[in-house]
Amino acid sequence: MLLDLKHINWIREGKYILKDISWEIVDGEHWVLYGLNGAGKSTMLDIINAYTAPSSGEFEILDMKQGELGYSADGIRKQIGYVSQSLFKKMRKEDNAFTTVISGAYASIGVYEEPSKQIKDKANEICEALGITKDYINRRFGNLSQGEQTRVLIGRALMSEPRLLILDEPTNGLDFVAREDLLERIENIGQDKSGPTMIYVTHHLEEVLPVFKQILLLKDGKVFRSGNINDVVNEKNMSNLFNINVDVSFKNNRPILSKK
Ligand SMILES: Nc1ncnc2c1ncn2[C@@H]1O[C@H](COP(=O)(O)OP(=O)(O)OP(=O)(O)O)[C@@H](O)[C@H]1O
Repeated sequence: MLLDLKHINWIREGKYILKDISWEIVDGEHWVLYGLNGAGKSTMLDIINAYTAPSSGEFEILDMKQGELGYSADGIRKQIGYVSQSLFKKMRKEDNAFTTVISGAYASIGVYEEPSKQIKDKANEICEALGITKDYINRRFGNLSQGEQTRVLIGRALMSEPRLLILDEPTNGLDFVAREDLLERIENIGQDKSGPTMIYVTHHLEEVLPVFKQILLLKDGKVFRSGNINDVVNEKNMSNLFNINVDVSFKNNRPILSKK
């Protein structure tokens, strides 16, 4: 089991931000985490990344259980590749794309020693797989387009060979072509049996690729539905989630939603 949350609550200012969350993820099972603004997705990710502890409930991740011997927030984070909007701001703008990818091997911002040939080879391989081309591999991170920066950050996350890769709205700000290209790369990561398990957070269900077979719908801090996408993403569930009537169809194995 990669993740096992049992009856998690997270309470702030006397209010349940997350309530009675149970979620099991096994290795190799890629999940989408979906919910409206304020549903509690970021809070869930903060718990999964061990940035905050649940107020109550059982939290087990990557073979570590909170409250038991061997539990280490650092140890958890070392095994998670987390690509989020806040990461963009943390990067050194003057480092080039390749150096930024390499920094993932050291879990640092910036690179402070000469990387080994092995690390460089691995970075080259990852850059190639993600389409980080020669055109911009030596360009400053700060001068890259948003799509290029996103690839670089995913590459950086993959350098540490994480067991879990969390992609939090990675297509933010991308045009259609850049988005589709990135989605294809993400699909390839998911199809690699030796690659990480992924959690994909999005506001746009049409981005959900076939490699993501499972979805957890959050509503007002609670699990509204979870399970196989084909069972969960239907008109009844989605209309109830949004409190408005929506049509749901699947095209090229991707869900399409429209208001009725
Ligand atoms: N430390 C805190 N104290 C009080 N309330 C909080 C705290 N952190 C988050 N919240 C509230 O919890 C709710 C869930 O927030 P969260 O950021 O997890 O939602 P989200 O699903 O990620 O939303 P979005 O899609 O807009 O990013 C919001 O109403 C937010 O204001």
